[in-house]
Amino acid sequence: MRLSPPSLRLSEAARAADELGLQSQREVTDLTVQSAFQEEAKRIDEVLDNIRRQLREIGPRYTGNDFTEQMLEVQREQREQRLTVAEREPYFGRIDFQENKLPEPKPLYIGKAGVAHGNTNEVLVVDWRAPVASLFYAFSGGEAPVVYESPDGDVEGTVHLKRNLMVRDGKLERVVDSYVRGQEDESVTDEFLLYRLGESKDNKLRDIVSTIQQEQDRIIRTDKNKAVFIQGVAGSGKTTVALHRLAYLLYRYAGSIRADRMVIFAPNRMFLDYISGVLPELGVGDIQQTTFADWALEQLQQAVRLDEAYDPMAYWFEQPRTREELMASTGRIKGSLAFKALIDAQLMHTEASLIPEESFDPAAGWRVTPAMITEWLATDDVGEPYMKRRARLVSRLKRWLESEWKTRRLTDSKLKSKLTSKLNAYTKKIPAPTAAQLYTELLGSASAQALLPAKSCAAAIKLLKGKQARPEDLAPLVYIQVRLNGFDGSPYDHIVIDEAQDYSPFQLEALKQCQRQPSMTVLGDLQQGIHGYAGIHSWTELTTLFPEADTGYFELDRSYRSTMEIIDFANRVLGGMGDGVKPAVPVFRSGEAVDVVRMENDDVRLQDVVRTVQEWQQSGHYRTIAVLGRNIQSCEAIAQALSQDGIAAALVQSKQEAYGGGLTVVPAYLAKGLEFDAVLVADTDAESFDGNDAKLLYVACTRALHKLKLLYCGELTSLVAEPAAV
Ligand SMILES: Nc1ncnc2c1ncn2[C@@H]1O[C@H](COP(=O)(O)OP(=O)(O)OP(=O)(O)O)[C@@H](O)[C@H]1O
Repeated sequence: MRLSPPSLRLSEAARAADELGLQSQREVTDLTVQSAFQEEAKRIDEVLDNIRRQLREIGPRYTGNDFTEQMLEVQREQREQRLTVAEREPYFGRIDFQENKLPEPKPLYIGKAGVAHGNTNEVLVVDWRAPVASLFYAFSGGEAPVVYESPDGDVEGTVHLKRNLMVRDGKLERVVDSYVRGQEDESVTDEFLLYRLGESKDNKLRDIVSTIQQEQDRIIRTDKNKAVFIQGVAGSGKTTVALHRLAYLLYRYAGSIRADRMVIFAPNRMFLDYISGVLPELGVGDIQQTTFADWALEQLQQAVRLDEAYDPMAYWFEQPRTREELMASTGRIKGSLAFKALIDAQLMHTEASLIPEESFDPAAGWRVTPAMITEWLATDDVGEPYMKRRARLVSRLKRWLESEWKTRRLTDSKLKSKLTSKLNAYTKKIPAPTAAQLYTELLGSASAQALLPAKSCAAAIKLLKGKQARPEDLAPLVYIQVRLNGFDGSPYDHIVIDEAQDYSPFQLEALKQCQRQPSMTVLGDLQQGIHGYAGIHSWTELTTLFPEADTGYFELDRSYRSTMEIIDFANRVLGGMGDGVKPAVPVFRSGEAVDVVRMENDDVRLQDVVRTVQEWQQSGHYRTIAVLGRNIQSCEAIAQALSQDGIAAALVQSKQEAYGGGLTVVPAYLAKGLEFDAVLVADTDAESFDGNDAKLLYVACTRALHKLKLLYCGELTSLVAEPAAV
């Protein structure tokens, strides 16, 4: 996993040898390699000099208050940020593209941030998000003409060279040509990608700009005004792609969308911490990152809090649950469109109650009739939230009263205050419910109890009385809140939902209300849908919420995280699930075989956990190691055994806020989304992982990049077929 010396494709060097007619091919090969490397190293030095000079000369901050100065400061700051990003690694790729009708190819260097020469404005580095840079990602070899879409229309031409460059600490370390025009091998090789995938990982997800794959690039560059759905196997880069898409959208639609009007929803705070490095690496800041629960509670202005006595993770994963219990879960009902329809009906009823049944008759001959109110309301924007329309109506009634005073020349202040009291009494009758009140009312209704067990409605009502709610109540509550009061904030320009297989249609409907038009990236993997008690069972449950023309659906089948051996093994675990399961396709990266080892008893098993961890740590190959257990109890025993041997490990629990890397002991259900160089699943016996746990074991196995080992006592889980053949 260390860097190798500068390398170019030998075939290129051999061709050069022929052309030059030199005696020793080896000598020429080395010469060509050296000269191309030197040429690139020289250019890197020049570009870096230029970047550093520009950084030195960028000038002090603009501190004035007027608009021009503020705009100049924004531009200065953006330029400084771009140059700082470029100084770390100016570029990673080169593509020589010859536009039709131009006499020769032009080398384009692709980097994380575009850089122009300080004096001449010549483009030194093309931003990876620029239209022309799409060639670097989309090009898959061959001499056929290629096209990229520029703002002025399609540009056609041919590619002559595709080269990857690795720069560390300002020095060129590696050069790999994946395509050279005119050579017999026409396909772009994956050598650079394989090199990158073979590296060990730390505690943060990283950007992949230098190795984005064609199928990922297509998603990243999809138009903004779409709900883009991505079904991707474990390790296919869904999370990474979604984050790169945000960076792309901000670049492509600069001026019309803003980072502070974008939001990322992730399953928990630890995961948010894990992905927090990618956007800053891409030079993007200010994007809100949250969980659905935190976001909903904030919208509800903390009028309710989560039921502290109920931890869904503990309920569903700490004890075995039957299929019947799963089917009886109320989460899927409360997340359904049928339940939303009930709430919509309830809201319509509330909206109709804006028009009082009685007239307002404060004094003889003074009258506002329901018909007049209906007319007033008709001039309002009917799309406005209920409470805003109500407030407008109350003001209108006040204005009416005051104009009556004027017309009737009323000066008696006592009478005025009497009339005002009458008005207050009248307006009080126009309902002003809170979200919790309206939801409580609904849960008590016969229509709700036709869908949900009466007992569960009663339990939810009791909780709401104590200002508490369960996660499954948050979508209905926040939906009502936004319908009643409007969204608290500027409408979102773009929403990303990670692990969306755990979302319900109702959650998406609640989020849809917070946008003017749908612009979402919704990603997940049904095969990792371990929260079937609340999430979706098919993507159509979510895709049909959007007009077909505004919906994009992509599948990612290639897995970049794990070795072929690990993926083959994980596919077999899922294979037991039957129809509809799409196996992950590995990138051709071979590693060690997966170990499945039977232990005599529990003590021996724990000793083996300790021994394996020690061995892995001493090998120096792995920066991140995880021991996964079926539940927290199993993890506690493992953490204790490790600690008795003086091995420090972080034991992850459900409310964990941060992931620190190193050695982690974590229940399998909490490891979703994370990845580790080496993974030991410590209790894969038939009792811990029964026939219903295929998705959970799949999640556990696919966390591993390079090494996977499974331990069990007694009988091996039936989910692992033919261990001997592995
Ligand atoms: N094109 C790529 N080049 C290099 N590495 C990649 C590429 N695509 C994905 N990866 C790597 O693969 C790993 C998995 O990526 P990511 O976590 O985004 O996948 P995912 O589909 O969200 O996985 P999961 O569903 O298992 O959580 C990461 O280490 C990521 O850096």
